[in-house]
Parts: sequence; C-alpha cells; structure tokens
Amino acid sequence: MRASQVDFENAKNQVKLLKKDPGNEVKLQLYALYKQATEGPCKMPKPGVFDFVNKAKWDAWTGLGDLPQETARQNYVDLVSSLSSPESPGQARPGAESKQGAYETLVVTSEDGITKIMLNRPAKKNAITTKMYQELMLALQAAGKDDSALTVLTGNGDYYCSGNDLTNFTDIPPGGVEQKAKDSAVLLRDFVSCFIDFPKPLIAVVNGPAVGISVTLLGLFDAVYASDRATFHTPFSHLGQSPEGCSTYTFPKIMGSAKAAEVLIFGKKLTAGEACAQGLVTQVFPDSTFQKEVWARLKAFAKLPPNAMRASKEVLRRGEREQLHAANAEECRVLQGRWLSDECANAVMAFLSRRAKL
Ligand SMILES: CCCC/C=C\CC(=O)SCCNC(=O)CCNC(=O)[C@H](O)C(C)(C)COP(=O)(O)OP(=O)(O)OC[C@H]1O[C@@H](n2cnc3c(N)ncnc32)[C@H](O)[C@@H]1OP(=O)(O)O
Repeated sequence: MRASQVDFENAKNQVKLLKKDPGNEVKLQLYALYKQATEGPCKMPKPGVFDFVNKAKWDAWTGLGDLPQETARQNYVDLVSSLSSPESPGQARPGAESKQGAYETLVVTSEDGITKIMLNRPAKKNAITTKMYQELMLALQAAGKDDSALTVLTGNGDYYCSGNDLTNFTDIPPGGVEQKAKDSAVLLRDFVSCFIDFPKPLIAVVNGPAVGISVTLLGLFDAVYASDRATFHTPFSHLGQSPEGCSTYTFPKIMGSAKAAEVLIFGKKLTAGEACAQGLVTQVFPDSTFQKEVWARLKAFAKLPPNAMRASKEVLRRGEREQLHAANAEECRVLQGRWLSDECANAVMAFLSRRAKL
C-alpha cells in the first residue's frame, strides 16, 4: 500500500477527470495532501481572517502537521481512488478498490487482501462526529463481510484520532439534554459492539497521537502498530467523564489494575514506548519508516489463509465476549449520567470557548 510517484501523477490526472464535484471539504483535503506531498509541512504565513478561501486552505494544510511527504502522497492517492464511482472505473488506481463513494468522513479502500478504513478529518485531528460514528459502523459491517483477510483502522494527517468530537455535545435535540445523553449512550453502545463482534483480524495503524475513545478501543483490536510519534491519552476525569470502549475490562487485563487506574482515572498520557511496555501496543516503529514497515508486514499477514485467521480470532475472543458486552453496557450507563453533570458541561464549554486543551 505504498503509492509510487507514478501512482501520484495518475491520481493528479484522475482528479481533473472526476465527473462529480466532490464538495468543498474534500477539495480542501485534496489541496492539503497535494501540498504536503509536494512541498512538505505548511510554512506559509496565516492568511487574514477575512481571506476566507486562503484561510480554509491554510487550515487544511497546517492540519496535516508534520505528516511525512510519502504518507501524504499515499493518502492523496487513496482519497482520489475513493472518489472513483463504479460508473467511472477508469478513475480508480489499478489494484485499489474503493469501497464507498458514500462516506463523508472516511476513506475506505481495499487492496492486497486488506480493507483500510481511514478517519478523514485531518484538520480536526480526526475527532469523531456523530456522522463518523455512523459511517464507521457501516464501514465495519461491510469490511466484516467483504473478501479481504484483514481490516485496518488508521488516521489521515498528523493525528490518529482526537477522540469524541466535543461539538457533538452542542447539538441538542427537541427532547433536551436528557434525550441527548440517552441517544449518545445508545450510539456509543452500538458503536463499541461493532468492535466486540468484529469477525476477522482488526489492526490499528496508529500514525500519531490518540485520545479518548480511540485509545480505549485499542483493547478490542488484534494488533496495534504505532509510530514513535504516537501518544495515548484518556483524559476522562479532566472532562468530567468516565471510561468507555470496554477499557474497564480490557485495560486491567492488559496492563494490571494499578497501571489501568493511572491511565483511566488520572489521565496519564503514555508514550508509544510506554504503551508497548504495558501491552496495549504490539510494536512501535520509527515514524520515518512506519508506513513502509507496517504495510509490508500487513501484506504478508494478509496472505495467510483467511478462514484460519477468523477461526483463531473466534476461539481467542469467544470466552470473553459476554463480559465485554456487559462492560460496554455498564460504561454507557455510567457515562449517560456523567454527560448530564456540571463537571462535564464545564469541561466541554472550556474546550469550546478555547479556554482549555488537554
Ligand atoms: C457518542 C459519544 C461517545 C463519547 C466517547 C468518547 C469520549 C472521548 O473520546 S473523550 C476525549 C475527547 N477529546 C478531547 O478532549 C480532545 C480535545 N482536543 C484537544 O485537546 C486538542 O485539540 C488536541 C490536543 C487534540 C490537539 O491540539 P493542537 O495540536 O493544538 O490542535 P488544535 O487544538 O488547534 O486542533 C485543531 C482543530 O481540531 C479541533 N479538534 C481537535 N480535537 C477535537 C475534538 N475532540 N472535538 C472537537 N474539535 C476538536 C480543534 O478545535 C481545532 O479546530 P479549529 O479551532 O476549528 O481549527
């Protein structure tokens, strides 16, 4: 899954041939990835606040941070490939099959026996909106049934994922905040269930920092490969919230209860090396060779007999599935109450009014 210069040039030409306007958000991502791939990180001065177009372009480009040029090139090729519709097969990169067209927040591609689901809101550090939760559930359901041997989750840009999008809390339905908390608990429970029940090997390619739910879910993956730039942070208490993603079950099992408490109650941020030493991460790679080394390994895994891998996963996970669903239900019940607390409301308001960051 490494794009050559020729793939990149082809993708550049395919963009000009797209039959359907992909919309402004996607065009900004294409612009940002192209600039990052060809010039590296953005060094341009920030445009004035009323220079809307150039400010939007600058935001998209700087949102990619220090993303390596090679990764930007790959992501550009993947994004163009994902925009190809079945009616215009000539637009697709040879060998890379787009699984979507319909996703707004993800890029999903299949190649070499691997379905790659990439979170695609780099300017927002891949924070998970309600739409993205829904699209991830659809993408996982499809990947569980497709003919690929492995499924990979990764992020576009300099972050793997910054967790739940905190603006989700501002969209209050007519039923008020109680209804919002109830709906969110149902959504979260369904979302986490998709990971508990995922039938084939699921691998996280953690390309940069991970926050909140994107960290807790890692306990449900079969392998976690991380760049040495990645960090792992679950600031639930800081946010007036409590753990989810089955981490109350998986983290004590993985790292022991004392280490799990430091991470889940006190919000200790782990480096990639620490997360690996504690068993949350399978292996850490230098950022400069991360993509190359990880994808070479995944391609080799994908050649193993797929039914044997599914059967091995099933037998490994079967014994704990019931406990995982119970932990998920209990975590969602507790969180529903937390979301209605003043502690949570104050923390979210502080972030939204730009008074607080992690
Ligand atoms: C169904 C509900 C389930 C609930 C389950 C999950 C719980 C969790 O996941 S808790 C974790 C929630 N996440 C956070 O608290 C992270 C908040 N973000 C930050 O602290 C910082 O943005 C971060 C440290 C991640 C990055 O800092 P910087 O490198 O300085 O970048 P910026 O802050 O300038 O971010 C760029 C851009 O992205 C927006 N952003 C980043 N993260 C989030 C987020 N989680 N929610 C919403 N928006 C986010 C940030 O606001 C910036 O936007 P603009 O200002 O418009 O450029």
